[in-house]
Amino acid sequence: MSETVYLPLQEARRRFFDGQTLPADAVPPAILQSWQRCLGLGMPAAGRRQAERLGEQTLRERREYNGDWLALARPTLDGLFEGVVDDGHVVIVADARGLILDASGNAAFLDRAEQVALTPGMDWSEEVRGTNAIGTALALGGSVRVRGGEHYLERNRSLSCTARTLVDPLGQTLGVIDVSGLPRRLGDGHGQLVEATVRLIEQQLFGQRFGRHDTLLVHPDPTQLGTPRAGRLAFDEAERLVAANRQALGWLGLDWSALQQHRFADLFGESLGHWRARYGVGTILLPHGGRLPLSARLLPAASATPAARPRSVADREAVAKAPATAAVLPVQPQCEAGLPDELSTRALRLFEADIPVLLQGETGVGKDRFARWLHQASSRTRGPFVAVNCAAIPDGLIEAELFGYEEGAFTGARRQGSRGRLREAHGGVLFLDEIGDMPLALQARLLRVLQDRLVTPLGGGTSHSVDLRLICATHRPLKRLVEQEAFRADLYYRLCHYPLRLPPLRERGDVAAIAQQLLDARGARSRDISLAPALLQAMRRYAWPGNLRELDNLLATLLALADDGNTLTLDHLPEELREDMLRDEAKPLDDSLLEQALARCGGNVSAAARALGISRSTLYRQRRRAG
Ligand SMILES: Nc1ncnc2c1ncn2[C@@H]1O[C@H](COP(=O)(O)OP(=O)(O)OP(=O)(O)O)[C@@H](O)[C@H]1O
Repeated sequence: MSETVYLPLQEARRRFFDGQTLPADAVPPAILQSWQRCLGLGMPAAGRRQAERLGEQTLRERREYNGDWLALARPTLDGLFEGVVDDGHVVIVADARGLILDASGNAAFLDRAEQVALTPGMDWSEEVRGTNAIGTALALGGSVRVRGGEHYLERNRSLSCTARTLVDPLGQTLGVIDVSGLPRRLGDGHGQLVEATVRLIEQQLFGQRFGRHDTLLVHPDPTQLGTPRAGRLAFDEAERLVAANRQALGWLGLDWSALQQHRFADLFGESLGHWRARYGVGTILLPHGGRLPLSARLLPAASATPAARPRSVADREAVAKAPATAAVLPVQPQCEAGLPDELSTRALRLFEADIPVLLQGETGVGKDRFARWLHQASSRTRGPFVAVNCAAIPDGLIEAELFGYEEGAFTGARRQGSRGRLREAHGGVLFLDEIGDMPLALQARLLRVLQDRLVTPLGGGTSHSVDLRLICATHRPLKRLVEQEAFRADLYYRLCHYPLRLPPLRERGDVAAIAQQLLDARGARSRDISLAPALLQAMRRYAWPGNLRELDNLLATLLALADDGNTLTLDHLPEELREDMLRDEAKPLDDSLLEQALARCGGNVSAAARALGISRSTLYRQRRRAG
């Protein structure tokens, strides 16, 4: 697609300020309309008037006022910073009125930015600075790029900037994210980077504020449903639309006034309960609404809120009867931080189809937590969740623990006998952790239970039928154990329909964002405690052998030792860990890790670099080195 050719800028400016009518395509329409607004305000283009810088105290107050979203956005903004700093650009964050809260980036350009007052504490609203990316993005309520002489004020001609507003799930504009640099250096790629950053932060805000609501994801391309590009629509328990993002509203032809006005059925022709019963978490082509063919998928609420699951018995029965794979299209993994949506979706789908779920992954990746989440997000949430750690119970007792026993079955048995864990899980979920450590003899009994759904207690007596769903977890390579005859092949094939691998932390892309979430969950924000960029950088490169457990424990310790208002740096770490982290920082990344990240991000170098927590130039360098 060829770009529109505009008049040479100086000529267009001259004609505009001479009061001549410009040809329709003289300058981009958004710029021309902004010039007209500024002229309407009586603003002189060559004026020298400088707006006042806010005092430190007031600036601090404005940062505090915006503190919630700033803290959430920080790790993502750090990623943007790394993506542009090498090209000589700065990342600017402004509030909803155009006041610059933060500027970070290339030192040489920061000096130049200082000369034109593109610095914290300065007001860059359109009324004060004329046409500029920050103020004009706010005036338009979207994205804009303003290059060189497109700036209304002559003195800003040395800048080129691209900006996008950041909007919360209720439609309130929170602020603006901007990348600025020298006119000839700023390209389309920078605009795309800003857009991607804003989308990611908006997705995080959505998750933080409406993660406990059922959310419908929509996108014309089903492979994008798990990504920040997806449209999002959240519904409350009365199935009323309570939150959305700009993408979803645009595709459905709605605006922010739709919130609280529409119910799920008004938009999609059937109730959310029916939708859930028919499609579960499958991807379908939307039967209603929108101007484009849209694919949609339900993202169940993140925790056991009533909205997360079928509410009535009828709903639940409908779920049970519904084919598990109604009109299901494949869903691609998402590229950025956290567990891929795909993993949760697959697990839930297997679970609801009564297929045993096998979770594999290194110690501390969160297998236990994931199993509990699965129970809570599923139709079995009202049933019990019974966890048994096969490695923690002595061999001689595990059989009794699982199968129960009749009164007096063995020495030491309780007088009244025991129902056993399998029967306790009736109607709910049995979670067998460390299944790779289950004794061989017991494996045969477990297999029989899975086939016959009958439990016979130790010491004989009546068999009891059980209805349970099974989730197993192990950090051991089960397949290899089968080859070594340490695990029964028949049980392996019964359990291992589709093993789900929870990735180690070092492969999970944005360790910094995960660390921030864990910190927030531990109340760091209310104590004004944050992580310094250098510490985040070191965390991204560290191998985290203990995975989430190691990270979470470290953060808990650091928080316990910190004073309110502290910024945590490498100096706060225990010495040994600090040394390990710094050593890892100097190490080049594994080649296969580079290639995997690039493949996951469709060859997009910037996205892969962000996912790995390194700059683009480092990624290029390491690829060259790898040959
Ligand atoms: N989603 C999460 N949010 C916050 N913390 C988490 C999360 N997942 C794991 N953790 C942290 O990691 C710890 C270990 O998690 P979990 O027990 O689920 O891991 P695991 O893979 O089952 O480990 P193991 O194989 O050693 O049993 C948790 O106690 C918690 O501190």
